[in-house]
Amino acid sequence: MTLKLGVPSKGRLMEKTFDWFAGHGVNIRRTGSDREYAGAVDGIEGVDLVLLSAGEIPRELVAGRIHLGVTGSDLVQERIADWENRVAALEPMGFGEADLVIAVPRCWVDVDTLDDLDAAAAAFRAAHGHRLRIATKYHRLVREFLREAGVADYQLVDSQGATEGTVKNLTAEAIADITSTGDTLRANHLKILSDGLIHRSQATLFKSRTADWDDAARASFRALSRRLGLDS
Ligand SMILES: Nc1ncnc2c1ncn2[C@@H]1O[C@H](COP(=O)(O)OP(=O)(O)OP(=O)(O)O)[C@@H](O)[C@H]1O
Ligand SMILES: O=P(O)(O)OC[C@H]1O[C@H](OP(=O)(O)OP(=O)(O)O)[C@H](O)[C@@H]1O
Repeated sequence: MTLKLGVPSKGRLMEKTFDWFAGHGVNIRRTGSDREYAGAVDGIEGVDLVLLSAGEIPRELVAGRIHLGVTGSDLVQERIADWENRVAALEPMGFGEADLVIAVPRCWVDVDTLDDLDAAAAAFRAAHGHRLRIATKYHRLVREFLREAGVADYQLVDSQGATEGTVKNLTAEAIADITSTGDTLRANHLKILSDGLIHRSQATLFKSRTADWDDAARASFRALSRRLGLDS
């Protein structure tokens, strides 16, 4: 079967993904009109380009519908349970960098660390009768991180966007979200806990461990790896 390479077809990671492949000697390109989700890989036999949203690439890797895929490491680790057994991170690509962090209101002068958050959470529950709420779309990563840190007295509330606004809107007391420049956190009067870095993300080339790797797919993968310099 052909080797299927999934790349972001829109959003933050798309252009830099195309540039990264070009910079590594592999020309991938969209075919058809701007609106058509079709693409090609020049010069390597048996490789199909699959254009997808970055958020869907983890699922497609696990389902085995693509052999290789480019997406943020945060999205893979959040969306795939036991991700290391289902995909392999082949190459960090040096763009799409963002930190997943826990942040609290700047005016919480006594809360700078996870231990402080733990104490504040217990006090919050005693005072309000419900658990301190942390808004996020990264449920798996936040739960694992807080469990390892020994913070238990909280609840997650789902926020699929504008997460930093939830504190002002009184739907959460703290947040866990991606930050790159820090502007959105600052504008919303939030500060990152000093030990509140959950994951340092960047665009990464992943390989599916669950796809059907027949001889043809393997041969195309070897050719692509050589061109990309992944063997060295
Ligand atoms: N400032 C930022 N804010 C959010 N994500 C960022 C930022 N900088 C880099 N990223 C990364 O970009 C990736 C998400 O890209 P993007 O928002 O284009 O994809 P998506 O979630 O599939 O969105 P859509 O469904 O709208 O295409 C994530 O891996 C994320 O870590
Ligand atoms: O540190 P900064 O450079 O300010 O970037 C961080 C912001 O960018 C992202 O939001 P996005 O633009 O994807 O919108 P969203 O709120 O809909 O997720 C992210 O969720 C933060 O809100």
